[in-house]
Amino acid sequence: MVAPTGVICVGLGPGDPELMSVKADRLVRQARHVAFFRKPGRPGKARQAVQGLLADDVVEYAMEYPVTTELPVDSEAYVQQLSRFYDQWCERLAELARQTQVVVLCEGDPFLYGSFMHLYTRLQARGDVPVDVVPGIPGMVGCWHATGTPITWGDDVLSVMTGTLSEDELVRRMQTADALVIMKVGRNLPRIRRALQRCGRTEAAWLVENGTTAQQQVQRLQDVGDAACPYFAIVLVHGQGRRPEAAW
Ligand SMILES: C[C@@]1(CC(=O)O)C2=NC(=C\c3[nH]c(c(CCC(=O)O)c3CC(=O)O)Cc3[nH]c(c(CC(=O)O)c3CCC(=O)O)/C=C3\N/C(=C\2)[C@@H](CCC(=O)O)[C@]3(C)CC(=O)O)/[C@H]1CCC(=O)O
Ligand SMILES: C[S@@+](CC[C@H](N)C(=O)[O-])C[C@H]1O[C@@H](n2cnc3c(N)ncnc32)[C@H](O)[C@@H]1O
Repeated sequence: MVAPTGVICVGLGPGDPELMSVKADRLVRQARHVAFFRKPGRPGKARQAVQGLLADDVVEYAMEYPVTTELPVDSEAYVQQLSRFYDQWCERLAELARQTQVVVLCEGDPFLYGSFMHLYTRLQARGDVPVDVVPGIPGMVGCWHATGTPITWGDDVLSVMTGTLSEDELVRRMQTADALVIMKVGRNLPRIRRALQRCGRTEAAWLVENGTTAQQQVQRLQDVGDAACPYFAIVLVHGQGRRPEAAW
């Protein structure tokens, strides 16, 4: 049998290794070369999720972000550094993937705010290496299960937004939805809280940090201060929509 070549990005789910698909589990265990994103000095969430599953002789490629919160995302320096970073890793993975299969690890689902999307579009544009993606359970799904409460009922509209939006934009989006998922929390928590307050939804909000992992924290937002909230956190408001209840 000819050994596979190309780049395959594997969605790992929200963090608990048991929430990985059978396909993801197989690909991770069989991998000879794995690449994953991380912030310098941190282990990387995707890498942590596969601890104990990788072969002893696997070759690892840590793709370390040149910047995360150090520069504004709309600055020229940020855009230049990030696009160079993606270009370089695309080149490196493509070179490797001509001879062997490279498994890229991705937390959650790769197509939901996943870094791999930036490599995917570049690899597709090159067209010289096969590129494939395996879906994963998104982090938000793990987080709403961590609260033990259904997220949508009946006609509820669920809106997914990011805490990087301005306060006014958050308010505008929150006002038109029943159930809310707010991703990319971290240092944006005070702004998210102000927006929820303006919509009268603070009492119903939950904060889930590191959902489904050993570090999971599930708290009502009103019981939490603004200090030191991790980036891997989600604010949730559950829908309260239509459901058949006996009227008598
Ligand atoms: C700049 C900023 C803006 C924004 O989020 O929009 C942003 N990341 C921020 C913070 C941050 N990022 C990370 C940490 C440390 C986490 C930790 O270690 O605890 C922290 C927090 C910190 O540094 O404190 C690491 C990280 N980030 C991504 C992954 C991989 C992945 O998840 O796939 C991992 C590795 C995770 C792991 O596995 O370990 C992915 C993405 N991060 C992006 C942008 C996009 C790519 C860049 C681009 O193309 O612009 C993309 C693809 C999301 C997208 O494009 O939607 C934002 C500032 C928010 C703010 O303003 O507060
Ligand atoms: C760059 S996005 C990646 C999303 C990922 N691809 C997914 O499908 O969930 C990072 C954001 O996902 C959210 N997130 C992902 N997994 C999480 C988890 N297990 N617990 C809490 N938040 C999570 C956080 O809001 C974090 O800021």
